[in-house]
Formats: sequence, C-alpha cells, structure tokens
Amino acid sequence: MYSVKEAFYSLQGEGGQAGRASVFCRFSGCNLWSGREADRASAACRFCDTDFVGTDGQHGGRFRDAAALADHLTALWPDHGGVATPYVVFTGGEPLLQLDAALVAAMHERGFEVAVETNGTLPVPAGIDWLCVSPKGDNPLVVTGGDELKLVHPQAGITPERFARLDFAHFFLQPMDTAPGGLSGDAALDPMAETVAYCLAHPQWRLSLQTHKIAGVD
Ligand SMILES: C[S@@+](CC[C@H](N)C(=O)[O-])C[C@H]1O[C@@H](n2cnc3c(N)ncnc32)[C@H](O)[C@@H]1O
Ligand SMILES: Nc1nc2[nH]cc(C(=O)O)c2c(=O)[nH]1
Ligand code: SF4
Ligand SMILES: [Mg+2]
Repeated sequence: MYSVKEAFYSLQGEGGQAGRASVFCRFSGCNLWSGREADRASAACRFCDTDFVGTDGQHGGRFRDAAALADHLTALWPDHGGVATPYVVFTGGEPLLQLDAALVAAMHERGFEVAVETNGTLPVPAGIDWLCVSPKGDNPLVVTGGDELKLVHPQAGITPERFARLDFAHFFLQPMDTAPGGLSGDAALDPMAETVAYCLAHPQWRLSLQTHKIAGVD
C-alpha cells in the first residue's frame, strides 16, 4: 500500500532538470518531521516548505499496489504524440519511506524516466534515472552519490564544504525559502544573497532557484 498526498503535472522547478515537464508524486509522511506546525521547532528538519500530511491533496489517495499507483500517475502525463520521454518525480515528504523497486519497474514499463528527491537518510532502490539528494543539517547521510546534490542554504551549523567531495555529478545551492512557518532560518542572513555570494566564491556550486514559485505553478 502506498500513501500519496498529491500528484500533479507541472514543470520541474529545481536543480539540473529545471523546466522539464514532469508528473510529481508527493508521498505522505517524512522521517525528519511529523508535518505538524506544533512540532516544527523540535524537528530534525525545520525549514520544510511542503504539506505532506494525509492523502487529501489533488489526485492523492491510497494505492493497493505498484500497478495501481503507476496507472494513476501515467494518466497524469498528457498525450503529446510520443515526442518527449515521460518523466515522473517521486518526492514528499520523504519518498524513500515508500518508493520501492516494484514501483520503479512499473513506471519504467510504462515508458517513464524516474527521478527522486530525497533527504539522503534512507537507502535508494535500484534503477533510479535521476537522483537528487538534499542533505538536512546533521542528519546522517547514507546516500553519498547520485546525479545532483542540492543543498538548501544557509543551514545553521552546515557549510557546503562538507558535501563538496561526495560523488555527485552536479552541485546546487538553493536559497532557503523562509516563508513557510515563519522565519525558520537565521534572521540575520538573506538566503538569496548568501547563496549568490557562495556560488561566486566557489564555482563548483551552481545556483538553483525554485522556479515554480516564480512562475506561479505547482
Ligand atoms: C519538500 S522536499 C521533499 C523531498 C525530501 N524529503 C527532501 O527533503 O529532499 C523537496 C525539496 O524541497 C527542498 N526544500 C524544502 N524546504 C525548502 C525551503 N524552505 N526552501 C528551499 N528549498 C526547500 C528540499 O531540500 C528538497 O530538495
Ligand atoms: N514544480 C515543482 N518542482 C519541484 N521540484 C521539487 C519539488 C518538491 O517539492 O520536491 C517541486 C515542487 O513541489 N514543484
Ligand atoms: S524538506 Fe524533506 S526532509 Fe525536510 S521535512 Fe520536508 S519533506 Fe522532510
Ligand atoms: Mg516543493
């Protein structure tokens, strides 16, 4: 059984695949926060911009098996006459609490490339086509390689240097959006200015903007 908060067709807003048409599957639940505002200040991850509680979002629900969820997600990819490879982004919440090899295989059988957005604290099933790892504070990383490392910046007590030698093809810094839940970052720092300055001084890192928020889409 899979629990999905919401699923939708939009443009990937972040990272190295930004701008690409994608079906998003947002799984319910996370191992670093309950999702309740009352728990935010004491959570292992405190700056989350996402509601991942329950299954009540658009095209959300509970799905009995991989085939049922894969069919549901496939129906969200419009028919473009086959000119582009369908693309699904599994996110959450923390997708690796639920995503398994059976669901990855079911999406591949339906012609999709499979992307994952993870906090990097849980093992990754085989066969992922684009793996994005976004470390959260001091929470232990078990995923130390992938396609992109996308660090939200600045995070108290964390500097990008500690991730710079990991085995990723691309390194992105993404300014922390401090709107969710009020100011959860360091109020003395302007995340955009800090991130731009860091990328200018350390060209290994590229700026990732949350372009879906600029464009006003999901
Ligand atoms: C909501 S998370 C879900 C996936 C997974 N749990 C993770 O943390 O990577 C999706 C992406 O949004 C980023 N993100 C979450 N809150 C953010 C914020 N306030 N500002 C900028 N990026 C944020 C995360 O770092 C992650 O890359
Ligand atoms: N458009 C869009 N792009 C995204 N890339 C990662 C997202 C996420 O919440 O994981 C996200 C999202 O929520 N919307
Ligand atoms: S950003 Fe990711 S790890 Fe942090 S609370 Fe949100 S879903 Fe969980
Ligand atoms: Mg998001």
